[in-house]
Amino acid sequence: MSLLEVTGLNSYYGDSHILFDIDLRVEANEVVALIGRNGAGKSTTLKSLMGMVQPRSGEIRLEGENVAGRKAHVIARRGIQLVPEERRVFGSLDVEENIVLARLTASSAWPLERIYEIFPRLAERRSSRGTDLSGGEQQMLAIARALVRDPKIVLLDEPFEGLAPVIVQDLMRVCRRLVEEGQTIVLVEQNIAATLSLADRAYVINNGHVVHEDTTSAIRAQPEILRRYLGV
Ligand SMILES: Nc1ncnc2c1ncn2[C@@H]1O[C@H](COP(=O)(O)OP(=O)(O)OP(=O)(O)O)[C@@H](O)[C@H]1O
Repeated sequence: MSLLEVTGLNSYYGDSHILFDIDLRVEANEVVALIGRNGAGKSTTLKSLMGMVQPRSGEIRLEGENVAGRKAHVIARRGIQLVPEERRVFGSLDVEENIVLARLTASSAWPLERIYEIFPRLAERRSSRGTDLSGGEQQMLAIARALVRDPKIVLLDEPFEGLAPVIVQDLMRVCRRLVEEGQTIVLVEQNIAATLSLADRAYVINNGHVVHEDTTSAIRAQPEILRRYLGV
């Protein structure tokens, strides 16, 4: 049994059919990427897994249990955490308050020290308000808020967007370390080099359909796939 197994997922915004019979699976401790052009449906897939978009049909099995149709907070407590593209942090609260708040309603949680060991920068900034953080620090905090809830799967939506290369390198190191420690990650990221380097497998999504699925090493060896579906 896979950690996450999605079959026949269809999602809509109002009358617009966005995701068409999406099938995908994620094994424990894997990094799985969703790649595709802008508007292909990657974020909608993540939001559907999280219950922030209610799928019209299909199954989302987390450790065998179908969570499709459950509310986002229920799915979060079952062990999926989404770090959305907008990196939501509370600007008026300091770093530590942000993390403690995320931890409050978790069914299982990390000690704060584990977060600070992974993100030493957040330890240094623990008393700074969310609004006073740099973009990179806000992204670290958004990821920290997800991790502190001890998720079985973290969904990262464009985690490197708009960040300086040196910060991207930092965050990639963090992701690698998390995987060494057993974390499972689903990654949506426009930085294709970073994606192929971090992920074990990838699903190519085009116009709401999964059009290709392979290991990232196989995809790297077939540049025509990237040209065809990503224009790179
Ligand atoms: N809240 C919404 N209401 C209506 N349509 C939406 C909404 N959010 C996204 N869409 C549409 O759904 C389709 C898929 O968008 P989605 O954000 O999932 O794509 P994506 O692959 O994540 O691309 P991007 O990198 O641009 O976010 C697009 O056509 C988009 O315009």
